Amino acid sequence: MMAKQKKVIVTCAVTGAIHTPTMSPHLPVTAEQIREAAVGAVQAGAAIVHLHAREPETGRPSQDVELFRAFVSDIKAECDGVINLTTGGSPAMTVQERLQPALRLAPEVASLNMGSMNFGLHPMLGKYKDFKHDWEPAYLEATRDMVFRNTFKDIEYILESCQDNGTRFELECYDTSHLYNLAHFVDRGLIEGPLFIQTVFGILGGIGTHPDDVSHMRRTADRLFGTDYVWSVLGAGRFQMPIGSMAAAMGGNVRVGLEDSLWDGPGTLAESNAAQVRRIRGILEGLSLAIATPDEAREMLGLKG
Ligand SMILES: C[C@H](N)CC(=O)CC(=O)O
Ligand SMILES: [Zn+2]
Repeated sequence: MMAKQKKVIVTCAVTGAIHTPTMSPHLPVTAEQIREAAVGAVQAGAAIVHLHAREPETGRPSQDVELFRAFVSDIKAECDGVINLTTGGSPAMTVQERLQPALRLAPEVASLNMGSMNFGLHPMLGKYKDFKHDWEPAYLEATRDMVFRNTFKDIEYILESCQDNGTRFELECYDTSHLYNLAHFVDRGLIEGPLFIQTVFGILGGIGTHPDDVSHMRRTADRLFGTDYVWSVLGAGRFQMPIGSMAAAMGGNVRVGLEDSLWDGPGTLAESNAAQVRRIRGILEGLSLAIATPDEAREMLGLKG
């Protein structure tokens, strides 16, 4: 009798720091828009919401703690979704800057990027013209010659800074080397299981989006961490749903949201984050998979609640 597959944790990353306002009128920018997007995603079936903040006037990514505070408490008041705050911010920020929201607001979950890498957003420049804000093309172009810095010292700094908060991490691995970096920190006892490993596919500078890439990351994680990890995937852009579907069929969990893709089907801008949650939920239920509630996700990930 085939073992009953565990419920699937759906994470929704509602705004991020990759896309810019000109790219979609549906990209949440203000605290009110981010609150509404997060609550809507949880109501649609997401167990975890991954949150970045933006300057309300310009939409520029920001790690200002007060901008995060403006929506975190409202989201908590309106739904029981697990709050996951970014420590990645944007590649243009310092690690000290990036750490502040997680350090000061002590969320249940925070992202942790497991290695330094090129993080190419500049190819998107060619797809858009007439940007609303001057900072947008400059921001994208700057990534042509930028390293998304996550040195061993940076990762230790984030881990040690947050250890008294009881915050657990969404471990962002953009390539197999990041899985080995993670194993290094596990071996040193700086990160304990169950590990929530978010394997990232399709960011220029990281691993690709071919099914072999997905299997390779999964096989490598199985070899390094055995069963002591909860596997999740995110696919960038048009690969969001194909990568999510593939991984779900392999027993994985999934991340969607406008941080990772602006689309709801080829050439159709997603009108909301909830629309992407509904789409992946349809696929999962089509595979006879049940989705986890926020509390079930807390149980599976050993969160402080
Ligand atoms: C590819 C995603 N931007 C991964 C991410 O969400 C990183 C973070 O916020 O720390
Ligand atoms: Zn993020």
